[in-house]
Amino acid sequence: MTKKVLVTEKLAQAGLDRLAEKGLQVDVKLKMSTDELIEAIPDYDALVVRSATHVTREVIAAASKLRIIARAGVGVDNVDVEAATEAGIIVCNAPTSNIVSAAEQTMCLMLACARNTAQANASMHAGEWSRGKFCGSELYEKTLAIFGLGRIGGLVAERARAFGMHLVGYDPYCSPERAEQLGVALYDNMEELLPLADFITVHLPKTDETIGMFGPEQYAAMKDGVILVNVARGGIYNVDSLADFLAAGKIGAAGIDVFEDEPCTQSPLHEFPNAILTPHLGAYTYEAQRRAGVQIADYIAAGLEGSVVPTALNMAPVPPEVMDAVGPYVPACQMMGSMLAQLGGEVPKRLSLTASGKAAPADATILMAGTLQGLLSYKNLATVVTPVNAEAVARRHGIRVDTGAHASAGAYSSSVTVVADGREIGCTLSGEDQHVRLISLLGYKVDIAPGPQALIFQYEDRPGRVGTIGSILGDAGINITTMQIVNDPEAGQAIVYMNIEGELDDSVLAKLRENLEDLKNLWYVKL
Ligand SMILES: NC(=O)C1=CN([C@@H]2O[C@H](COP(=O)(O)OP(=O)(O)OC[C@H]3O[C@@H](n4cnc5c(N)ncnc54)[C@H](O)[C@@H]3O)[C@@H](O)[C@H]2O)C=CC1
Ligand SMILES: O=C(O)C(=O)COP(=O)(O)O
Repeated sequence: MTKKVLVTEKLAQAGLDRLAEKGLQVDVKLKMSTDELIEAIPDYDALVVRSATHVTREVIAAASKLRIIARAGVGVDNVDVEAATEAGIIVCNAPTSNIVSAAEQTMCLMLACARNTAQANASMHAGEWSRGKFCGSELYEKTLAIFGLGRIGGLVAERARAFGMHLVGYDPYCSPERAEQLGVALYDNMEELLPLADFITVHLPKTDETIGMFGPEQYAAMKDGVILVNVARGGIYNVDSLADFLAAGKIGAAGIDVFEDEPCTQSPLHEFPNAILTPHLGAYTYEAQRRAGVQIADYIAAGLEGSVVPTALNMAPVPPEVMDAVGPYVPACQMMGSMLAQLGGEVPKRLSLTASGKAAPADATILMAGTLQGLLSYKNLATVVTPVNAEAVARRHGIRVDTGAHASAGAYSSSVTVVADGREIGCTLSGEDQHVRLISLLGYKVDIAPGPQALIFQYEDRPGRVGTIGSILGDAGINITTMQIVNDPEAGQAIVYMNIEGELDDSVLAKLRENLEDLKNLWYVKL
């Protein structure tokens, strides 16, 4: 069935085209309220947002089909990533799509603040020719403090260096090597660098730590006439006290692109001509919009195919070559999970998975997720298990999971074995079409392609038993399509795996149980 993508904010046409090229149905519904989104979301497999859509826990709870939330940009503070992870939904972004634009907007605001560009423009439009009151200052040889030396902070550093600025920075997670490479003198303590800076710019994510990071105490510690810029997130500067410090002249000017509540048409800053305000334009360039749109379209298609999403924020990255080796095993693991659920009865306390041969270097989380999906969905316990929430789902159901790897798969090029509370199933993939073959079952070596219905017998090995089974099934109109008998002479036991066709009811199973002496187990498995 065609997968459906909901786009709730303006996305570049190139991105919409790419989604359509991928065979996805795209619905663009702008300016939805949260209630409208909650109502619409159950229909969709993927959701594309920017900064204005609040993807709350309630939205995620209603998103029964959703597999991926793609943020066409950088910041994901408007998405409840924790709730998405619990629900097994991938959250990804386009982390490099708009960083040059954001860095350029930062330079633009720094320059506009330093040279009174916006005020001079307003004065010209008012019919004036006034020069004296707009005398500005240069960036050259001034000190710029950069808070957050990640992607955008780094690009701002490069650009500011070209203007001949001295750079100081604060970012506890930035290595001294990176700071040195950027030409930034790194400080451990933000209080120390506040009095040094003529310009301050923040390139921080919105977190509990960064919101309100700058308030009256920090403003008071700054140089007189300092220029502040924020192209990161509203709230990092406390705006009420920023207005007070602007009014007092302590802060010379502020260039602000982002606001705590957006859209923002009123704020304490609006009355100050030296507060240069832009409506969240950091990423708003044709180039950045195009990149963000096209990148997330590719990630969505990959996520919906169960392939690698390189920028997924809530799952470990899987290199494409690893995905090639393990991807085809995912349905096989789902099948083994379902079979284990049918062989076992209770939800297992322990589930171990071993990937061998070519499948060994893989991140087995994908395979474990497939196994859990098969196991739990057979028991109607969870319908969505993905690498994103596999661990959490296992924990919730009291299943201890572990994964291992063997360099060699013996006679096969690769194999995967799963053991649930001591019951074991192994499979390999064979031929060009990568068909699943069972290669071990409950400790017996087998070699059979599992069909949609099977009977599995475990009994004391004795002549004549297959004849009994054959005649009971024949009388009931059940056709045996393939069969394999494997015995264990030492234990005197045998296992019989038969793929069957036809409707098997309980009376036939009862008859088989009655007529087969020393029957240890009989399972009717549907895959
Ligand atoms: N105005 C706009 O249109 C745009 C705004 N943004 C915002 O810019 C932010 C930064 O983007 P990137 O540089 O790409 O992110 P990034 O993740 O590459 O860099 C963030 C840096 O902040 C540092 N950091 C985190 N917490 C910190 C703390 N408490 N104190 C000091 N440093 C801390 C990290 O170590 C990291 O180096 C985004 O989170 C987003 O909110 C991004 C793009 C466009
Ligand atoms: O990418 C980001 O973090 C931004 O802030 C850009 O936001 P936008 O996509 O323009 O709503």
